[in-house]
Parts: sequence; C-alpha cells; structure tokens
Amino acid sequence: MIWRSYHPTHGSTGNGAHDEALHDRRTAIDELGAALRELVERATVTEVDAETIRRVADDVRRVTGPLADRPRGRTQLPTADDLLGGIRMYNPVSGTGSALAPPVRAEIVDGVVVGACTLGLAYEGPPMYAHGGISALLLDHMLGYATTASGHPGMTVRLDTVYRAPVPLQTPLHLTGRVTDVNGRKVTAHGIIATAADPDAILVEATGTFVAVPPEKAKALFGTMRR
Ligand SMILES: CCCCCCCCCCCC(=O)SCCNC(=O)CCNC(=O)[C@H](O)C(C)(C)COP(=O)(O)OP(=O)(O)OC[C@H]1O[C@@H](n2cnc3c(N)ncnc32)[C@H](O)[C@@H]1OP(=O)(O)O
Repeated sequence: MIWRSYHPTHGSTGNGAHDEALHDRRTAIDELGAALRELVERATVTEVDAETIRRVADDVRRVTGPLADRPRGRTQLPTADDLLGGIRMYNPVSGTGSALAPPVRAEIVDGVVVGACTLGLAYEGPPMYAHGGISALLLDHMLGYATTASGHPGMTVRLDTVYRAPVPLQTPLHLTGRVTDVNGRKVTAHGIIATAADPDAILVEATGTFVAVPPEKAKALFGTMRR
C-alpha cells in the first residue's frame, strides 16, 4: 500500500463512465478536504469575538448536515479509495480529503521517499513549533511509505524518534524515508524532518521497525473489511 496523493490518472479501470464518476468524486473530496483544512486553520488562528465564533459554530453544524445521509462504518472502505493502488483519500498524513492531514505530498526519488508539507498553527505543541506527536506521525508515514514502495509492506511495531530541534510552523518542510535493512519479515527504515530551506539540518529523525503481516493475522485483522 502506497499512501500517495490522488492524481486523476491513478486507478483507471478502462471503464470511461465509471472512471469519470470516480474522478469527479475524488475531485469533490479534494475540494471539501481543502475547505475543511482552511476551516480548521482559520478556527485555530482567529481572534474574533465570542459572538462571531458561536455564529460560525452554528453555521458549520448546519452546513455539515447533508454529509450525515450515508455514513460508512469502520469495516467499509471509502468508495473513492483504491487500497491496492495506494489511493487513501482520508489518510491523516497524505489524504487530500482529510481535514487532519497537512497534507504531505511525497514521491520516490532514487529509491528514497521525499516529502513536503507546511504545518499550520493547528499542529502546535510548544508555542510556534510542531507537537512532537505530529512529527512522529509524519515520520511513521514516511517510513511506512518507504517500506511499502520497496516491496516489503508491513505494520509498524516500533518507532524510535529523536528530537534534535523544534519543527517550526508555517515553514515549508522537507521529509525523507528510506529502507535501511530487510531481515525476513522485519524491515528497518529511517527518515528525517528538516526545513526545505536547510534540508541537511536534521530537526527530527526516526528509525522504525516494520513487520510483514502473515496471511492468518491479516485475515484476523482485516477479514471483515468490505468495499
Ligand atoms: C488487505 C490488506 C490490508 C493491508 C493493511 C496494511 C496496513 C499498513 C499500516 C502501516 C503503518 C501503520 O501505521 S501500522 C499501525 C500501527 N501498528 C500496529 O498497529 C501494529 C500492532 N502490532 C501487531 O498487530 C503485530 O505486532 C503484528 C501483526 C504486526 C506482528 O505480529 P506477529 O505476526 O505475531 O509477529 P511476531 O511473531 O510477534 O514478531 C515478528 C518478528 O518481529 C519482531 N518484533 C515484533 N515486535 C517487535 C518490536 N516492537 N520491536 C522489535 N521487533 C519486534 C519479533 O521479535 C519477530 O522477530 P523474529 O523472531 O522473526 O526475528
């Protein structure tokens, strides 16, 4: 599974009408995701008065009503996703439909996953800097992408994170992830977060161990999943 951002050419089935409807749905999800992220960031940075905040809260509750019509449960995959094709619209790191994702844009360059994102004030931990858990989240994602892209997908069983310097908010970031060792079912990967302006100065780095899930475990964990 590769958690990449959606692009219109991904996941083509050869069925024109179906592909067009799917593309339209994914584009709409992209648009809603962008609007939600803007809402989250504006709600975080605003210093308007309490009356305005209450009015916006009422408005938001009202406009989200239509989305409640056809909810899916945890065993049902989003119809816009293509799990095996690596399209996860709501992934909380890279999903363009997610209100939680920065989102990270990542690609593979010479066998290394290279990512970019900018974290807004919604991700704040220490004043002006990213929450440490967010850095770990981004790195888990980068390492998971690297292990999957290398042909050795697995689940994280361990993530060792070293915080060398705070990660600044509202600053373009540079992220990497690469596989460093494959030993049977166990894969080790390493990644970093730096600023785009100074990509060699490591702010946070992580080493992760990923374990391939054997078929019987996969059945127990994911067997109830349906499209
Ligand atoms: C339909 C498609 C869906 C596909 C869905 C794919 C989802 C991808 C998700 C990607 C990334 C995530 O966020 S994953 C989410 C966070 N991670 C999780 O929730 C994983 C929770 N952990 C687990 O469920 C389990 O540990 C498994 C299933 C991963 C592995 O269990 P297991 O099969 O019983 O493995 P086990 O025998 O214990 O260990 C195998 C080897 O790994 C080593 N090992 C185990 N744990 C550790 C550890 N913490 N640190 C070091 N090494 C460890 C063992 O010593 C052993 O080495 P040796 O004796 O062989 O030398």
